[in-house]
Amino acid sequence: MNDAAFGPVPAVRAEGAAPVFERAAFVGIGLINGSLARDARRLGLARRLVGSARRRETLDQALALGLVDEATPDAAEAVRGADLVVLGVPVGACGEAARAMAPGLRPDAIVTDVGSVKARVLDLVSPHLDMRRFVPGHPVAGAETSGPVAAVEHLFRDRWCILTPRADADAAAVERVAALWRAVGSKVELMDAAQHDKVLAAVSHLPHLLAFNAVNTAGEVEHAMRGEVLKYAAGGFRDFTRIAGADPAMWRDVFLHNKAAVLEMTGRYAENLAALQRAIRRGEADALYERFASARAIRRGEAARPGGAPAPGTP
Ligand SMILES: NC(=O)c1ccc[n+]([C@@H]2O[C@H](COP(=O)([O-])OP(=O)(O)OC[C@H]3O[C@@H](n4cnc5c(N)ncnc54)[C@H](O)[C@@H]3O)[C@@H](O)[C@H]2O)c1
Ligand SMILES: O=C(O)C(=O)C[C@]1(C(=O)O)C=C[C@@H](O)C=C1
Repeated sequence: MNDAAFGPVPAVRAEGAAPVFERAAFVGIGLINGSLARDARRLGLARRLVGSARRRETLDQALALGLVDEATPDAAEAVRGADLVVLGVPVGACGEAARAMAPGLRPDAIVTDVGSVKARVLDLVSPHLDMRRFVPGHPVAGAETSGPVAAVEHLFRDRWCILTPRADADAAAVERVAALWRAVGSKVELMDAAQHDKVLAAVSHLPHLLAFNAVNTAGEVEHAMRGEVLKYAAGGFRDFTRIAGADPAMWRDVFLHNKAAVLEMTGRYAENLAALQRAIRRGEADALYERFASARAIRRGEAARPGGAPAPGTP
């Protein structure tokens, strides 16, 4: 895959020392927070790591895997004394998690999150946190796996991490969170939350919706034909639908909390699909060829996008 075809604008990698936090608390300790905790330990970015999750089994796994030094189901207890708090729960649970941890928060603690949607997370946590010290974040990296057992080192290396702080955010807090992500190898970009949600609706949320729907459609066909269908799925179906193996609760929350942007992208997609259907019905070979050739050129980073934006690297 040519990743250059999909990057937005180039990020400037600022120089500077990696931050060291005294006590980093991870509220929610699954794939993303667990992977960040692994890198934080490996790189010495935090002297003590603490995890919080609702279920004892999750906490025991996080401890057994060495992701954290301490684990507790009490979010306020987990964040007590922490100078860095990272929220890593499904986006719909961010408000409740912020409310639960607030009584234990140090007034000077920096709080960030890793949620896949940004505008709604800001709304959900704002009644509970000092928003000057809340730096919303989204590492654009992941997998279809989940839970502490899925946590891996280097997940964020050479990936984007988008931060969407409000205008009144403390600049030093933003820089410290940016430095944390740079330390784990990410390219950091600042973006407006609404813009983030539109961009990710196009390149992450829409593809997941299509993958879930493609798998369900094939499953329905299998049922209707009363015969085996899915066992014949080869590389194309498997590549296209890998992400349909992702956690349904996480993705339910993404779609519920990025409604407007996702509906805009599904609308655009439906228009393009209708044009393809028409071309197929009418046997318009040239129209089909042009659309497929355009997609291939964009995918390979060789062409200007529809709408005029040049591919990265194009003079
Ligand atoms: N999976 C990805 O590829 C990916 C990538 C980037 C960002 N994200 C975002 O990161 C966040 C965490 O995702 P993940 O993939 O690490 O998930 P995960 O399922 O691996 O971990 C989620 C954690 O949140 C806890 N949790 C789940 N539901 C909860 C609830 N209702 N209340 C409190 N805690 C709850 C779980 O116990 C677990 O500790 C999500 O907001 C997701 O949108 C995910
Ligand atoms: O690689 C994958 O499996 C992912 O789905 C990662 C992925 C994505 O690329 O859409 C999923 C959700 C995120 O918020 C960020 C990254």
